[in-house]
Amino acid sequence: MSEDLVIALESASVVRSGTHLLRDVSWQVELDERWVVLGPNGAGKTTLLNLAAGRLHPSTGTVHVLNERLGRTDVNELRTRIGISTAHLAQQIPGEERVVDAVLTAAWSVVGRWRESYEKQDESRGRALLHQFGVGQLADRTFGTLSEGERKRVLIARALMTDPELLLLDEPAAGLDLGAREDLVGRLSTLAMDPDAPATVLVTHHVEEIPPGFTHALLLREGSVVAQGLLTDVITGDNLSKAFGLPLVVERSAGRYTARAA
Ligand SMILES: Nc1ncnc2c1ncn2[C@@H]1O[C@H](COP(=O)(O)OP(=O)(O)OP(=O)(O)O)[C@@H](O)[C@H]1O
Repeated sequence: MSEDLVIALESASVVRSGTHLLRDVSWQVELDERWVVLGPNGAGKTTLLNLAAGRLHPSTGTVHVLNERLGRTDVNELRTRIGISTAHLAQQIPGEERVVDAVLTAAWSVVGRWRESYEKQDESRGRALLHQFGVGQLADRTFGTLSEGERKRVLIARALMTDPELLLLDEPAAGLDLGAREDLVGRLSTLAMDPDAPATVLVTHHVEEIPPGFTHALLLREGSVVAQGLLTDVITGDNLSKAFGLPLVVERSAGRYTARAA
């Protein structure tokens, strides 16, 4: 397998209680690519992200992540090479955790600081990442006192703490107000355009949340791929109409997308 391949699914399906959560998905993500995974509720986006995170095995087909085949590798070791931000993770961080500690604990793949010891340089890196995402001034607050938008940014800083080879973001802009969303989209755009940033997969329901600099898109509907490839080829009215099951018009301006019912 090419060393540049970060994720490779071949005819992967995930079946639970007789239902296909994903059906026959083949997908490849390369080192320098930034992917958006789009689709309606229940389309299988989180299931796909969980495969890419090594948190789930396919029922049939094969999944390679960072050149390791799921089912034949130590997933705990693999997970240390992947940065992930999900709503589920946010819920697991104790409210009384210091914000900078919520970032640092990623180095141990744990939440809730206990007896781990951290180097000074870890703490500096944690603070620098918080600063990069505009929440540096909150480093010494407790996680429970942060707004939704601030938490999302802290979680992305945490996901980057271990200098991962793959970054997975599940609905990073969900629940944010317009200003917070625009701020986050701008920061993710800066990250996407950084050639040293890891391969990235961002899951969202909304084309408005696609940061400029993202290169590829995969559209899902009911567990199956509707379209995948270069962002500009995939984010079209036709494809989105198929994915969301209603006639949609898509417009692109200054690298951003908007969609509305036709
Ligand atoms: N263990 C399970 N058994 C049966 N069905 C399941 C199971 N886990 C998830 N599902 C179903 O699989 C489908 C895909 O779920 P998934 O969370 O991947 O979708 P999603 O695209 O991320 O949805 P959303 O946008 O609402 O978060 C959903 O219909 C969900 O109800």
